[in-house]
Amino acid sequence: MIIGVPKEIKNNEFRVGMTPSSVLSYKKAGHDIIVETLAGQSIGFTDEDYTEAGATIVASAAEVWTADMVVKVKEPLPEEYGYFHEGLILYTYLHLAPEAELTHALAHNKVTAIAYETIQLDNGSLPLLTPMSEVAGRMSVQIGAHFLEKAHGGKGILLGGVPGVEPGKVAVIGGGIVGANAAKMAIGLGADVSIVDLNPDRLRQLDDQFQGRVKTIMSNPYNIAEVVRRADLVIGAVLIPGARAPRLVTEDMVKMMSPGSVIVDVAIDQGGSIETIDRITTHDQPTYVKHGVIHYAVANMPGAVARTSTLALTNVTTPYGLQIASKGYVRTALDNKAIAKGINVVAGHVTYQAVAEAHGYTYTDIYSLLQ
Ligand SMILES: NC(=O)C1=CN([C@@H]2O[C@H](COP(=O)(O)OP(=O)(O)OC[C@H]3O[C@@H](n4cnc5c(N)ncnc54)[C@H](O)[C@@H]3O)[C@@H](O)[C@H]2O)C=CC1
Ligand SMILES: CC(=O)C(=O)O
Repeated sequence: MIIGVPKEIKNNEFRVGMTPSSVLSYKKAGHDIIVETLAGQSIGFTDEDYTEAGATIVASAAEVWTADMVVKVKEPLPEEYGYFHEGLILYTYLHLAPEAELTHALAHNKVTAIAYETIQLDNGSLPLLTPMSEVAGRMSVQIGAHFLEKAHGGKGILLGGVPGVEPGKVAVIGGGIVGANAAKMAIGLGADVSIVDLNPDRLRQLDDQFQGRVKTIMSNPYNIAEVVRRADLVIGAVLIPGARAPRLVTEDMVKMMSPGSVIVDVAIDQGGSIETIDRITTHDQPTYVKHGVIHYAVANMPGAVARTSTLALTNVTTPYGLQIASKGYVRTALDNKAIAKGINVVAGHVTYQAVAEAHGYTYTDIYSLLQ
């Protein structure tokens, strides 16, 4: 199979879908890899590194997208939709629930769209989302701490406090991978940390994991309002796999926060979990202020630490990608239920229920198309 790796074009997105080491693995499995020139240059993977690993470097994105399978990081942007072609396997983050136009373009062009974030193991975990959630969770606290400084518009709070002065309060809404990693960093800084989740077993795990150094709180509107009102930093970290994020923090709750507080909505890639988040922001212009509160809503946070993130991402995407490339998506999906859950769109059908519901498509069970 010919597999293409384009240069990412999202704002400040320096990650790349394959490292030279991944190229080597695909080559050994008998595939031909074409990489757009300079795709990994800014994070230390030169065209020569890719060539030595066995890839062919091409000058344009258009050439890369003629491949049988494209391995990317971020969802395609509208300027890339024109490259879609029937039968193309697109293997990348897609986050289709808030992306009607992209869903339509994939279905209309009969692309087989395999979303990293919905590949799901039997235990419910999301192995291709986990590493980027670890990165974004850890980043969310350093970003929050930065914007709490006066010079960056914040209220002038040091999250760790100092002897004689109480620490800052961090409220994490959603205690999964992002939430636990945010809590780890916030505790490390000495902040007063609360985590809200809907799943009592998850709250028990977090209580054990952090040995009483976090307050675990059951998710309901009353508790969320209380924890948000008191917080200096709110981190949005909920997820219902594949679906649009629930807007748990309402505008009225945000109005109750004190001026100069900060919200980092990591869940923005699934549409956002805070009612006052009305736009996706970029690394170039990461924040805006509403009701006196600084809002941060960057949908590709790991792109800022692109070398760490690319290595962590390709560690997990390469083994699954190799199965898809070597067996084809039909055989792979029949053999591997986790990968079948990653197929969101195929042959014009929307095969992920939450995505179909979000955009008014008829849901088609993937297995009905594979028999
Ligand atoms: N902005 C960015 O650059 C990035 C965003 N993300 C996003 O962060 C979000 C969180 O990802 P993960 O932590 O990996 O997901 P996860 O599945 O590990 O955790 C989500 C948690 O939310 C909880 N939850 C669901 N509904 C809830 C409710 N009503 N109230 C309270 N908690 C609720 C679940 O019980 C679960 O513990 C996702 O949207 C993911 O795509 C991840 C990486 C980068
Ligand atoms: C999860 C995701 O969309 C990202 O890492 O950018």
